[in-house]
Amino acid sequence: MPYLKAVIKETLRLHPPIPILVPQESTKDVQVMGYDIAAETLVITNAWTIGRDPVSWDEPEEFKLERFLNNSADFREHNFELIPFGAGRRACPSIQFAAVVNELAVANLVHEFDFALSDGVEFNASEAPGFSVRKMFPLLVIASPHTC
Ligand code: HEM
Repeated sequence: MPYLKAVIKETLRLHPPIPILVPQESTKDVQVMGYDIAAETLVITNAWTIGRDPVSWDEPEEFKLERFLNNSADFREHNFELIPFGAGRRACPSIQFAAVVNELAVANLVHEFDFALSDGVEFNASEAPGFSVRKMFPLLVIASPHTC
């Protein structure tokens, strides 16, 4: 289970499904991490860039699930470097549910099938731009029933 959770965290770090979070407006003058934000400022948070910030992440462009194996970083706590579900009062109310459903889906798929790339297909994780992320190039894989 720790391995599966780490795979999902690392995937959501590199590929947050909503890369630019829902815009929010500040209700009063505030200071956040030394930045002054005036009342009624439209605040747009780039979760995609935060997830790849070299200040927070070692080798940020690399898929390294090990970074989450001995690390308690969680989507719900104050780990503001990992915010695929947003953070604070307007964060996704479904964090817990979505995380479990993701784990269930991935666990069942890898339990039941072996996956291989189709002949001549190279894995490419590029994303197409948009409000929600989708793959730039479809991933064609051959799924065969897992035998053991
Ligand atoms: C992997 C799956 C999901 C991801 C990555 C995700 C991500 C997000 C993000 C980034 C936001 C905006 C947070 C912000 O701007 O600060 C959001 C809001 C929201 N999400 Fe999700 N979500 C997921 C699944 C779901 C599911 C399954 C539901 C419902 C069953 C759901 C319901 C909502 C609702 C109602 C809001 C609006 C919350 C508000 O404005 O107060 N999400 N989600």
